[in-house]
Amino acid sequence: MTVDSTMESFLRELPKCEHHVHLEGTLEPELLFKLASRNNVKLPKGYPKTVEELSYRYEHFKDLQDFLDLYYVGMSVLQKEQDFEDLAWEYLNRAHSEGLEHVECFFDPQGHTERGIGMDVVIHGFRNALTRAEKELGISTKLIMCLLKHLPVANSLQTMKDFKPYYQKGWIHGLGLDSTEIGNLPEKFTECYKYGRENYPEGSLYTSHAGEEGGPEYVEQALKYLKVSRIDHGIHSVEDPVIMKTLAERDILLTVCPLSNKRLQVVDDVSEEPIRELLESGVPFSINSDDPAYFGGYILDNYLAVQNAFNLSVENWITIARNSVRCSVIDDSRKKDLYTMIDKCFHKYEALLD
Ligand code: HPA
Ligand SMILES: [Zn+2]
Repeated sequence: MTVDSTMESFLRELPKCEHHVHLEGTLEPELLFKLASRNNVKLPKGYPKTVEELSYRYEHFKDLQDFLDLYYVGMSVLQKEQDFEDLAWEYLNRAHSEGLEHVECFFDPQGHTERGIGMDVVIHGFRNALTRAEKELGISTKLIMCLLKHLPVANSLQTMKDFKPYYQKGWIHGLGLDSTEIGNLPEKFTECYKYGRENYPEGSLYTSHAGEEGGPEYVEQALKYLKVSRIDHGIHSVEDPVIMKTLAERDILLTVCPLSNKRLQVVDDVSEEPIRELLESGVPFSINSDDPAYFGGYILDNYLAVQNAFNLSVENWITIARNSVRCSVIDDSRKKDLYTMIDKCFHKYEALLD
């Protein structure tokens, strides 16, 4: 089914909140090779040599690990504050042109500090772009630090301590957990999340990737041990009615990433995403791009892919958009502005899309 032009215009104009985008995952092949040459970074033997070759490789991931292996090499070209700023600014501009009004974006500090890149270089670079986007594009932004599941817990605990000053300055607003899921059950990070709650500012967001490749037990552990108020991906929650009931009762947002799941073969097709189950169960979810440079689509492409697969009604989309606002880490006045923008978009299109 193709999306008709009026619905496409509606979906482009619909104010969007993105809760699941890794800033390092927005590194387009063109910029990657530009930074590799600017910073004189030698990419490993066997790594694709051209934009075309790299793009082709991005279209053929076997699974999450196959992607991650390339993702960590890709971020090695990020060396200077300007590199981190250029990366984030390119994403923010492009997503804003697709209707982004609020973003809570991830970054993987250990992917940089492990390479000897200073914490200030990373944080100042990203912050320069985020504050510029707030001023020039009028969007609201939050920054979420992700711990890497495949590294020793001690490494993550040290990272929590090292980055505490940035939380205290209000420059980082939440804690997440990403990278290799299978074999790294959330319970492993209980102490890290406990440290956050004891040392980070009140109101910090706690989330975790879970239920992407892993089953509902990964979601259950993230809720039980990490006490998260959000789940990243979480699509396998639908296999467990008890978890679904908990998510709905506690209004826990799932940050669903359809094109990511397809590209990483978590699903064979976007039509396998549990969109209807989530709408019917009352579990709030947003639609996100995850690593758009790697997965063939930014936020609007993900909205269109869902529309193409499910032919949702305008009312369905308004529910998704309003849930995305309600579950965002923003103050009530910003939420009110975004609800007003969504209502205006709805009234403009409701008659056209009956
Ligand atoms: N899952 C796990 N780790 C990641 C992802 C993801 O979707 N994106 C970047 N790192
Ligand atoms: Zn992710």
